[in-house]
Amino acid sequence: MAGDRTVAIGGLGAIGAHLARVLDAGVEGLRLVAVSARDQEKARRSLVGFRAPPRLVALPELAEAAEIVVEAAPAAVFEQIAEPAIARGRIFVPSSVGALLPRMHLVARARETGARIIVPTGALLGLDAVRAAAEGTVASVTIETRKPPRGLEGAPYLVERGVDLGGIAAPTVVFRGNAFDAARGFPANVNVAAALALAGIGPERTMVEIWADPTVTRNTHTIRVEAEAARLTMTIENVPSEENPRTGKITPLSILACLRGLTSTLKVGS
Ligand SMILES: NC(=O)C1=CN([C@@H]2O[C@H](COP(=O)(O)OP(=O)(O)OC[C@H]3O[C@@H](n4cnc5c(N)ncnc54)[C@H](O)[C@@H]3O)[C@@H](O)[C@H]2O)C=CC1
Ligand SMILES: O=C([O-])CC(=O)C(=O)O
Repeated sequence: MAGDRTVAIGGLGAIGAHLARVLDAGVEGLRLVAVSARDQEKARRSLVGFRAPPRLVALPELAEAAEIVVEAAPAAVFEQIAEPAIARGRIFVPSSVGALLPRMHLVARARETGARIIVPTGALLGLDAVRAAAEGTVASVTIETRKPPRGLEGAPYLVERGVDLGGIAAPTVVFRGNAFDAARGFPANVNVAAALALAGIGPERTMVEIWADPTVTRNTHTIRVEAEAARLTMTIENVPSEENPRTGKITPLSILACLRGLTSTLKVGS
């Protein structure tokens, strides 16, 4: 409809394809106009049956096509989506939040261009309470992530150390450190830790523990915050998506909720 805010999505995988389908089915105030994918043939198949098929464009062109640019691609191509979107003053919604941590200059650039960077809660929970707590004094923020070992396979931190998760029979800690190093070592796994760090006390002070845990079937994140105003302990157990076991099914739903919040008259949560 006239007056709708236009949306473009970079990446048509577990997050992007789901989001594209829901937007095409109709979400008040939002209209999907462009998508980008690596495999054009597969993308055309994903778009079969769409009421209003979006244009298939290259990553840097997403920013020309729409007011809201959602990044839902591997961290390796983050800049190709983020930089043009921010340069054009768009609303940029990243999924690969870990890729934002070493690129905080993009926030400074957004200040100059009038762009906004809106980080969705994604596969995590409770960022409203963490943000509220961080308006006061926070002593510590930690996140413990447990995933079935196959969900961690291929992480650069493990590959560099020759760690093979194949034979793991009991829950095993594979990483302890801050959110900055976690995002570098596990770019496809700890976007949640990056979002938590940005909501709270920053990537250097946010502490992360990652477990390869053969006893869990869900990607499980527990955050603990010790603040002057409150103590928070919260756990989310995410059902892995069929397309990509690293990605919880709740992630595209969270991004959709975030997009609705950009246009809705009634908005709940800070
Ligand atoms: N913020 C959060 O809470 C979460 C973030 N993520 C992150 O979101 C991102 C996307 O996740 P998924 O959808 O599960 O990944 P996915 O691997 O299922 O899909 C990524 C898509 O990007 C496309 N792509 C790759 N290179 C491209 C290129 N050069 N041009 C256009 N398209 C390209 C691929 O074809 C694929 O369809 C990942 O970085 C992932 O780590 C995942 C889960 C939770
Ligand atoms: O739990 C999930 O769905 C994904 C995850 O850990 C992340 O990307 O940070």
